[in-house]
Amino acid sequence: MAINFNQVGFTYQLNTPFATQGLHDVNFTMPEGKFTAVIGHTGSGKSTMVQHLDGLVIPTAGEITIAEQRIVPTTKPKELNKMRAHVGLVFQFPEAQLFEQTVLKDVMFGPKNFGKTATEAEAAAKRALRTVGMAEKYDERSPFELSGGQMRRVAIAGVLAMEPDLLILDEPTAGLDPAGQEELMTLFARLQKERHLTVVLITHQMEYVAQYADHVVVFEGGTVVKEGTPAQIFDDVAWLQEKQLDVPIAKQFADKLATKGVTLDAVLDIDALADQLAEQLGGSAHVH
Ligand SMILES: Nc1ncnc2c1ncn2[C@@H]1O[C@H](COP(=O)(O)OP(=O)(O)OP(=O)(O)O)[C@@H](O)[C@H]1O
Repeated sequence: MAINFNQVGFTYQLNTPFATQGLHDVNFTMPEGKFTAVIGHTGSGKSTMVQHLDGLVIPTAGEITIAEQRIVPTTKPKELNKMRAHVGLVFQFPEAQLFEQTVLKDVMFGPKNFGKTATEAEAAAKRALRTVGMAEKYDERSPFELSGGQMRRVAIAGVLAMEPDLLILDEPTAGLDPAGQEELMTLFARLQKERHLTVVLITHQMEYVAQYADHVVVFEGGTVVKEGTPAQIFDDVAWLQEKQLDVPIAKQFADKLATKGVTLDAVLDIDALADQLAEQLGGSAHVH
């Protein structure tokens, strides 16, 4: 599902004395079947933007296109039901929304709610639980007896069980240890490739952006200040410093290799890097 924002604005509590601008003049395109990272400081508008992708909020200005659906300020929330069936939204700390008595029941809730029979919902839930690495022995356990990382996986399975085409992840690794973070990111990257999902990841971790994203959108002050490939975003260190954004290790590594003619694009793409190094070294380098 490709996503396009055209001059989108959103004001909280519009037409009240408490009106606050969340977004203004937002323009970007997120390509279909790719991994897009959304970055920017706290309060820059990332979460407000993401809530538009699931129709949780409707823009107060401009126009959004998600797949075939056009969303404008006059669009009614119920007109978005068809689109919502294709969108999976993983909020920050999604485990806070677990509520059923068993893991399996919790993951079945979404598909049942969207009209699947109990048998279909159970099959979808089991598939999703195995995808996130939760073994069958957990199916009948209470979600509240699991570790934090396992609860997070169950909550993510609940979203995957709806078989979305668009998966939106709002800081999905927050609060997990480094190994748990890496496992989840590897899972999302695998899902995106195997199922050609359109993935939108909000993160503060530039290493993940450098490693996994195909496309990057940078927010500041409620609008988009830059978009492009990770190489385009990370190549301009002076700009990153001016915006107080971290410079990923891959960029620092690339700068060291630049004297050898290796580009940042290649460092961000390990196969291309192997090819370039092989060329530099006369065909003798191999990366396994
Ligand atoms: N419910 C709300 N009511 C009024 N204003 C809000 C509300 N939610 C967010 N805002 C305002 O909208 C702007 C954008 O906030 P948003 O939460 O989208 O930023 P963010 O980039 O997601 O931040 P973070 O990284 O902290 O999650 C901020 O000025 C914020 O204060």
